[in-house]
Amino acid sequence: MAPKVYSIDASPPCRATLMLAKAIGLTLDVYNLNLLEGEHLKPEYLKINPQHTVPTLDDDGFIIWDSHAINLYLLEKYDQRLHFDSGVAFSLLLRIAKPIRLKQTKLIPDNLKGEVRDTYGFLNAFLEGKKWTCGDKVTIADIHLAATISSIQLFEPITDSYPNVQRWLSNCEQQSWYQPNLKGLNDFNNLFTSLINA
Ligand SMILES: N[C@@H](CCC(=O)N[C@@H](CS)C(=O)NCC(=O)O)C(=O)O
Repeated sequence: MAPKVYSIDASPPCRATLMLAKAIGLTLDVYNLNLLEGEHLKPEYLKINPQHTVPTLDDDGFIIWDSHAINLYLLEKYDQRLHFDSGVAFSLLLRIAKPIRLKQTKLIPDNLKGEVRDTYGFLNAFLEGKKWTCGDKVTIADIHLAATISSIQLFEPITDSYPNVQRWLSNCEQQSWYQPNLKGLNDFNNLFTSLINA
């Protein structure tokens, strides 16, 4: 569900929030309040924002106002997708690939395969109703995750249980920015296939 923003087009702070959302590719459900008719002073609105200012954001029940606070919140939340690559997906890839590269094992432990499936599950949820991981525009998070996920699938396939991940990866593969991934991914697949089968 898209976060809802109570807004007034003419308001500069509202416009700052609308621009920030656009810049990070986030679709907002914009509800235009009628300031002149005092809609912002009605009890329903005062209940969510006693300060009765716009913009106010309702992100699935989490209420926050002041455009600066909203914009920081949105940035941090959507920045999460990038940290998901560095902190979860790529670190998991390293935990699988490094012992194989160091010839310490040829096996992918079941618990790590399970973690890969969990990672696909999280990504699948992030991608629900969205073309890219942060919304309708590609971001740096998609690029990092494309490099990681295209590689980690060698160790655990992306099954039909993760249709959003399958669709997203095939979308990535059709982008011109994906081209530099191709040769290296092929090298990665050849290297680890030969180490596992040696
Ligand atoms: N610092 C706040 C300022 C918000 C603000 O003052 N918005 C005005 C519209 S530009 C407003 O809501 N006025 C109605 C009121 O305060 O009752 C922010 O950045 O969100």
